[in-house]
Amino acid sequence: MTLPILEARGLCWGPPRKPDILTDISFSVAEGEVMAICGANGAGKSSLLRMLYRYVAPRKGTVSLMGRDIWLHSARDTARQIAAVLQEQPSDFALTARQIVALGRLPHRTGFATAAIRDAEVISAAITRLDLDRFADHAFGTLSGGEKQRVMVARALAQEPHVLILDEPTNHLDIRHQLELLALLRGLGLTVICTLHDLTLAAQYADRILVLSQGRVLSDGPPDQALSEHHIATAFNVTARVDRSGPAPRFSFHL
Ligand SMILES: Nc1ncnc2c1ncn2[C@@H]1O[C@H](COP(=O)(O)OP(=O)(O)OP(=O)(O)O)[C@@H](O)[C@H]1O
Repeated sequence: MTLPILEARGLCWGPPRKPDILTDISFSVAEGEVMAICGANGAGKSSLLRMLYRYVAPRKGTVSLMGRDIWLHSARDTARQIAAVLQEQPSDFALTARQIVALGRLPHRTGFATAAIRDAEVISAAITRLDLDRFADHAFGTLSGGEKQRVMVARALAQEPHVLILDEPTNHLDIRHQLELLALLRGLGLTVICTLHDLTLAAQYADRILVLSQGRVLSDGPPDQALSEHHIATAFNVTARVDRSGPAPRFSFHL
């Protein structure tokens, strides 16, 4: 059996001196799998991601990257394997979009001139892939919310990770850019873990969905199983109807 690329086992976490917010979270993600994490506001999605990209250590349990506890990897080694696109964006507004994307190369810096040439190629390719060529030399602070979001995804791609973790990547994006971004993420061949509020997009683009409810795993599986009417009702405290007669499921919700 192939080793999962990322594995969470028995994760618990809470803020200092406070009870656990996340309890006994376990799952494993296979190479190339696209996993969406869904759940109500405050369910613990961003807190879980912070443990997966080694920003916060779990109170209990482990996150393993290719079979090895992530805290036994250095921060730099982890950054060569895992890139994160967060909801918070950099405040260094004077940097250009290209300079922000170039920050993705930092974990790979060696100081050799040949590496500098390759770095420039990787940076340009990431900028083009996110359709940012015309903004590349604009100051980051002057870009729209959606353009900034695409710059942050380009920076993550420039990091050339095996695992890409994104917190609400479709925030700020118009419908076309939402679809383009999710199609791009699917087409990368990387392992992708992202939080998504839009259940239709999650069902359409993820191989697998993990639904969190009050800090616990409520369901984990292919979209039609994980996003059953019953699970949606429990996770979001709404009545849900799922019409699966078309090519993609259609959700309707009522209070
Ligand atoms: N450092 C912290 N100190 C205190 N409470 C925290 C801290 N971090 C998270 N929380 C609380 O933990 C809960 C889960 O937060 P988290 O941001 O992980 O939820 P989420 O599912 O990502 O929510 P949303 O959909 O609103 O982004 C929230 O009630 C939040 O207020």
